[in-house]
Amino acid sequence: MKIAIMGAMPEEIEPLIGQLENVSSSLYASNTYYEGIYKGKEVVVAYSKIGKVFAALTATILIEKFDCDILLFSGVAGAISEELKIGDLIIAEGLCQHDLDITAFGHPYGYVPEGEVCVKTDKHLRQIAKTVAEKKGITLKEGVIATGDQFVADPERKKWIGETFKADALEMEGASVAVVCDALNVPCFILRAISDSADMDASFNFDEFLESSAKVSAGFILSMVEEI
Ligand SMILES: CCCCCCN(CO)Cc1c[nH]c2c(N)ncnc12
Repeated sequence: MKIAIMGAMPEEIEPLIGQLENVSSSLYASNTYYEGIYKGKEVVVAYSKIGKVFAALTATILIEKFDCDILLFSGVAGAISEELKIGDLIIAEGLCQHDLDITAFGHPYGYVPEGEVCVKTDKHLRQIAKTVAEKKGITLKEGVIATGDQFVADPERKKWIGETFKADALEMEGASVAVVCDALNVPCFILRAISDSADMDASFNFDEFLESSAKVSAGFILSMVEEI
């Protein structure tokens, strides 16, 4: 069992690297991949860089080149649901691409032929997350995460995404990771800690809370690795 742990930014994987034993790193396709052991389990950790294209590339490499059997994503996100406050955790039941649009042909937002609007994540891994959260007394929200190649800092855009996709949070990589895992038949789990509320204050809150929220997400992911 080889576990891929992926983030989009250095800050999202930095809390993980320090916890690994026997770490070796290799450069491949303009990414650095850290291979190591965590609690006796083989893990490969990498950050993709921001956005759906980089994320799809890194997810593919983690699976096809590093032979990972499951993929866990750890990172931060903007809140859509009023329930989600900064630092709160959300796991994706499903993910959609809010900026994928061929509605000119009568298709729904987020849909292309032979694709699906909402890609599901692995039910068993989500169950493990709930067990871990219960043990640790942590509240975990489960919902739809909307992914797009835009940092959303506008209440109108946030509202439209929330209503159009029934989404609870938004970010820039999750759905593309889920599509890659789905296509390669690898269980996928997407965890995000809230860093902002995708509104007028989003960029300031993101800057202020990226590090602390990334740590919350990374800590939870490591607890999950112990249970897998
Ligand atoms: C230098 C700026 C890097 C932004 C990267 C943000 N990540 C992308 O996955 C998560 C995220 C946190 N808040 C967001 C928001 N309001 N809109 C989009 N994405 C996010």
